[in-house]
Amino acid sequence: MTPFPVLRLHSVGYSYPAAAATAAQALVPLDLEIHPGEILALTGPNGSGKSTLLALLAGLIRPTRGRIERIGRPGVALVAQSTPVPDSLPITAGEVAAMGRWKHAGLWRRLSPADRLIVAESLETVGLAALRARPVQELSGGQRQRAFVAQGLARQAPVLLLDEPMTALDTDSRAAVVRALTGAARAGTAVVLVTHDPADAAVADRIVRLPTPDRTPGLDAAPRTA
Ligand SMILES: Nc1ncnc2c1ncn2[C@@H]1O[C@H](COP(=O)(O)OP(=O)(O)OP(=O)(O)O)[C@@H](O)[C@H]1O
Repeated sequence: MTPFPVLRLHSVGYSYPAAAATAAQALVPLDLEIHPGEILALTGPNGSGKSTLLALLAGLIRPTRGRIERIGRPGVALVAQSTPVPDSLPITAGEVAAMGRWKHAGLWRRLSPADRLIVAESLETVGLAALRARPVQELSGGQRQRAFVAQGLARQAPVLLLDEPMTALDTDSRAAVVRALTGAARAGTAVVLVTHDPADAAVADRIVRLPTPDRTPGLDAAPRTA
């Protein structure tokens, strides 16, 4: 773990607008540093704010309390818990993974040979190379999940966030994803994964457990340091 974090959270808390009237906190203020090359597991009971924290780290929502310091303005890839794909969208596993390179591919999203290689490697890493031409609608839940992990890997972002990436995976698929995450961390990526499974958390270098937020109206908890 390098001494220099890529993300630093200063008393970051969040309340959803819908909960503003009750002052319920989705995420109790948290101090946290996230370092390149580490795998950090976020655990905690249902409703403790794990997905909310990932959304904050991804920049999808802004803290309602505290601030997130983005050292070097790192790119962030988010693999959500379940990514809906409309049945009307005829998209293959390979195309799902290729979306991870769109940012690099210009207006017409034409991938360079180097981008295509990265996509192929990402699919290979999660054990989906043989299914790359299969429509997503024809994939099992676990195969679909791995296609989105491949997309996240293909982004090659300095920060990779994953919401329960191993849930519903069989032993071999889980091992493939663990290898992929370990490899990404070894290459210097800061990997943050949400999990309920102690076995999945055990692959992490560090575990941060979020407590159930105190939902007492008006209560403003003191920051915790993780
Ligand atoms: N869009 C939303 N609007 C209002 N409240 C929300 C919204 N999304 C989540 N919450 C609330 O915020 C709190 C934290 O939710 P979050 O999904 O981050 O928890 P979690 O730890 O990821 O839960 P789980 O383990 O069940 O996936 C919960 O009390 C939830 O009800």
